[in-house]
Amino acid sequence: MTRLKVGVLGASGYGGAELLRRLVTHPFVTVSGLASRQFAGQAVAACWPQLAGAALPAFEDAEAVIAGCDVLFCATPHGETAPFVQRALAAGKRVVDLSADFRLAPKDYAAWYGPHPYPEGCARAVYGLTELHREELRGAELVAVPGCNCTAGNLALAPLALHGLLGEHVTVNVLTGVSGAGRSAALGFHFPELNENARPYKAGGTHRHTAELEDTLGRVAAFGRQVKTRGDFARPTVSFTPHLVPMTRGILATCTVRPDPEHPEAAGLSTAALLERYEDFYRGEPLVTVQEDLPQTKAVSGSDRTLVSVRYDKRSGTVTAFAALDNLGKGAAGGAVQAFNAAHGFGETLGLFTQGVWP
Ligand SMILES: NC(=O)C1=CN([C@@H]2O[C@H](COP(=O)(O)OP(=O)(O)OC[C@H]3O[C@@H](n4cnc5c(N)ncnc54)[C@H](OP(=O)(O)O)[C@@H]3O)[C@@H](O)[C@H]2O)C=CC1
Ligand SMILES: CC(=O)N[C@@H](CCC(=O)OP(=O)(O)O)C(=O)O
Repeated sequence: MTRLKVGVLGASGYGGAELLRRLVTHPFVTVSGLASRQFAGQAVAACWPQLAGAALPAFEDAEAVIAGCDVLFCATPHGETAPFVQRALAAGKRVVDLSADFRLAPKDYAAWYGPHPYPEGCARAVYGLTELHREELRGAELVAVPGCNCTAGNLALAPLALHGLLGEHVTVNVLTGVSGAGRSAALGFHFPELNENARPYKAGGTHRHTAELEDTLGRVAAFGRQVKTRGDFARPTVSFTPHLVPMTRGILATCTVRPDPEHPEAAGLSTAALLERYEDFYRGEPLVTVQEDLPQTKAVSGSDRTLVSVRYDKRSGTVTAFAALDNLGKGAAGGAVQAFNAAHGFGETLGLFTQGVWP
C-alpha cells in the first residue's frame, strides 16, 4: 500500500509532538511536513529533544505543509484552526482536527465560543470518538477529534446513556494534568503555582466542554451504539467541574448520576450488574478496558488506552462511573490517530500505544 503524506500543524505544541511520536511509526504514513511559526526553518530536535533522530522534516510554514500533504492534522488552538481547515478542504485534502472548531453545530459553537469562522465546515465533520462513530468515520473528509475531558466523561457514561440510566442530572468531575493547558500556558501554570496545589477552574457551568458532554450523551441515548454526529436529539443536563492537579499528564473522570427509581432496570442495579453492561458495551474495543479495579491515571500514562469502571451506591441510589486516560494520548493525539485509522480503513491501533509506562 502506498503511504499517505501527512502534515501536522501546531507541531511545536504538546498535541503536535504526541502526533509525531505516533505518526513516525505508522506503516501507512510518511510525515511530509510540520508547521510552526516559532521554529520555522529549524530541525525538529530544536523544539523536541525526545524526537531527535526521528525521520521527520524540518519545521516550515503552514501553507507549505498543507500544499504538500494528503491528510492534514491540526493541533492548533480553536478559533485559529478553522481557516486552515477551510483552505485544506478546498485543496482536496482530508483533515483530522484536534481543536474544538468542528465538534459542535454552528449555533452551539456560537453559544460557547462565539461566531463560527467557517460554519459550512461543521456539516462536513464527523465527531471523532471512534468507539461511537466508527461506521460514520469511514471515508470522513473532516474528523473533529473530541476534547480530552469529554473523551473521559463520555466513555465513562456512554453505557449508562444507552440503558437510559442517566436520570435527571449528570455530574462530571475531572482531575486533569497540566499538559492539558498546552505548552504555551500562562502564569498560574508555573511550577510554584501548581506544585502541592489542586484547584477547580471554570466551575458553575462555564466550561466549553459541557456542550460536548451533553451532545454525546444525548446522541447515545437517542441513537444507541453507532451514533450520528448531527441530527435532532434531546440532551441531558451536565454539571461539569474540572480540577487542575499537579501531574504532567492524565485525566481521571468521576461521574455521578441517580437513575430514575421507576426505570425498569433500577430495582436490579448492583455494581456487578453494571460492570456486565459496561463489558457488553465495550466488548472488542481495542482501546477501552472495563475493569473492576478503580482506574488510575498512572496506568494509562503515555498510552492511548482508557480504563473504565463503575460502582452502584445502594444507600443513595446513585451510580458513579470512572474513566482514566492520558489527555495527550487517547484524549488528543491517540484518539486522533485512531479516528484517522478508522477513516482510512487502517488497523485501528496502528501507530498507537496500547500499553502505558509505569512508574
Ligand atoms: N493539551 C491537551 O491535552 C489537548 C489539546 N487539545 C487541543 O489540541 C490543540 C493543540 O493543543 P496543545 O498542543 O495543547 O497546545 P500548545 O499550546 O502546546 O500548542 C499550540 C500549537 O499551535 C501553534 N499555534 C498557536 N497559534 C497559532 C496560529 N495562530 N497559527 C498557527 N499555529 C498556531 C503553536 O505553534 P507556533 O506558536 O510555533 O506557531 C503550537 O505548535 C488545541 O486546539 C487544544 O485545545 C485537544 C485535546 C487535549
Ligand atoms: C488543564 C486545562 O486547562 N485543560 C484544558 C483542556 C482543553 C483541551 O485541550 O481541550 P480542547 O481540545 O477542547 O481545547 C481545559 O480544561 O480547557
